[in-house]
Amino acid sequence: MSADRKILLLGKNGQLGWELQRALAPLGTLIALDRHSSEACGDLADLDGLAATVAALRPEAIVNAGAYTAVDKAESDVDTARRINAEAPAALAHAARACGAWLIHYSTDYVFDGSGRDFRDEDAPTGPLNVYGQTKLDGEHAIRASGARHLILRTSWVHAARGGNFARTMLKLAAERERLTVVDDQFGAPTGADLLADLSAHMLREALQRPADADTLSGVFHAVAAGQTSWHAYANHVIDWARRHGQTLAVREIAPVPASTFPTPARRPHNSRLSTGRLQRVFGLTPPPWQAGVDRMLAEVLTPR
Ligand SMILES: NC(=O)C1=CN([C@@H]2O[C@H](COP(=O)(O)OP(=O)(O)OC[C@H]3O[C@@H](n4cnc5c(N)ncnc54)[C@H](OP(=O)(O)O)[C@@H]3O)[C@@H](O)[C@H]2O)C=CC1
Ligand SMILES: Cc1cn([C@H]2C[C@H](O)[C@@H](COP(=O)(O)OP(=O)(O)O[C@H]3O[C@@H](C)C(=O)[C@@H](O)[C@H]3O)O2)c(=O)[nH]c1=O
Ligand SMILES: [Mg+2]
Repeated sequence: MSADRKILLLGKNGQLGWELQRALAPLGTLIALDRHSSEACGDLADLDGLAATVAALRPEAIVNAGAYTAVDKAESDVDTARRINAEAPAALAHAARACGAWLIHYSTDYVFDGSGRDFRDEDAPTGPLNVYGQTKLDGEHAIRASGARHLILRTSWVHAARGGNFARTMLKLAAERERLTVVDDQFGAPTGADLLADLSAHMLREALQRPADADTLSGVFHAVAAGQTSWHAYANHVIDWARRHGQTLAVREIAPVPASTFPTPARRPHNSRLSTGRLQRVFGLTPPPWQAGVDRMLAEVLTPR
């Protein structure tokens, strides 16, 4: 790929942003920003600043890994969540449209209401249960309405060795407490930030190489690891792996509980199963089982160096 092709990455230091710094690097010249960057505005709260950054750089692709991801906090911090998750993507989409750039953006299983037991397709009806999910859905809608070429990857239960996530919370709690309670009636697929970054790079490369097919490639894609689990079974998997690999943990019991007895400010969907058929059909990409990514992440977190 041409080295003078500019790719703008926002949110470079989150779980996903960090992996995208690696995965996007071979596709061109990467300009990676976070909210504190001094070379250009990368603050997602500064909509005019974002527009100015895109207008000055005129990248061929904008990849937005930044988001307001504190699901419970969003319930009482609605304005900030909306600014970062809905208004910033809207501003990026308009700027992308103006310079003909692709916009790569990420969304979530939390745009759905979680009813039923089936794996959902991209065109299944949405119905977010919480502020985070609603603001992420509003971001999707703004991008689609902008007319910009876009790839929106809806993912779920993201983990990485670097960053905050459920698996790392379980490892910490298991070291401190004898008993954990973990919900066993919410189902989904833990998805590695490394996998998501690699899927993104493959998709963007294809999109950049096939400008005539922009309309058929553009759209929403479910991008999650294969298979399914509950948070409770995921916690068991993480703790079993850690024990088998020599960790000494305080935990003796991981009690399964219904979400109704684990009160949180935000409601969460029971069924977060997403079907990746469209990713396979359009881009020929087949995500591996979730366990492979989790085990790799655990090896990175727990293996002494
Ligand atoms: N984490 C998950 O389980 C899931 C995530 N997603 C989506 O995937 C994407 C990546 O998530 P993930 O990497 O896990 O999230 P993280 O929370 O790890 O990273 C989010 C990043 O966004 C940055 N950010 C927040 N506010 C601003 C701002 N005003 N300006 C610039 N940067 C900002 C944060 O920076 P700082 O550290 O400075 O706050 C952080 O680096 C997001 O779109 C998210 O909605 C979808 C499903 C599941
Ligand atoms: C810490 C803890 C959580 N839980 C429950 C709460 C919740 O239902 C579930 C997961 O907790 P978390 O706080 O990791 O959940 P949450 O932050 O809602 O995770 C979500 O983040 C956003 C950004 C997404 O887009 C989603 O895909 C999803 O990954 O586990 C327990 O049952 N026991 C515990 O000890
Ligand atoms: Mg969380």
